[in-house]
Amino acid sequence: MSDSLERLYLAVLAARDLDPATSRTARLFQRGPSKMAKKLAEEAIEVVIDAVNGDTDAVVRESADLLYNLTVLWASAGVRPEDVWREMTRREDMLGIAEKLPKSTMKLPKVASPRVAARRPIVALEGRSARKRH
Ligand SMILES: N=c1c2ncn([C@@H]3O[C@H](COP(=O)(O)OP(=O)(O)OP(=O)(O)O)[C@@H](O)[C@H]3O)c2ncn1[C@@H]1O[C@H](COP(=O)(O)O)[C@@H](O)[C@H]1O
Repeated sequence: MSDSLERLYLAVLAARDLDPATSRTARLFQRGPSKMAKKLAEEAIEVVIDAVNGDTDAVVRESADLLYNLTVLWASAGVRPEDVWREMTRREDMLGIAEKLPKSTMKLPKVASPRVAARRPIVALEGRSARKRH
């Protein structure tokens, strides 16, 4: 999936300077971050509504629109896909792929040392938000 998003991101960058009359992306850049943010929020709501209605096909379609509008906003904000992948990897290394474990008073594991070959053990979800805030 990250390959698709990276290809889309490059296509969005390439379309930024096209004619807004024929390119939606160029038009979004012309109208600026607030319009991009509005479109992204609209798409997120459309995904939510379709999911609540159980319309799986619509969720797929609207998710593609959501990801498109997200990459446009990334480009406008100077965020690259690899910046996001790096943050996701940092969290995975630190927190592991958390599962909903029974509430426990387990001690929070120390913050991960730099990326290691073995992934960190699964940790309690309730500890994740505390650690993310630090
Ligand atoms: N991946 C997309 C892509 N996904 C969704 N969309 C557009 O985003 C819209 C999102 O749905 P909406 O219902 O919000 O749009 P709408 O119903 O037309 O309503 P408005 O947004 O006009 O108000 C879709 O109608 C598509 O036109 C996209 N437009 C462009 N791309 C890609 O972006 C690149 C640049 O394309 P251009 O913008 O056409 O130059 C190309 O690689 C394209 O494939």
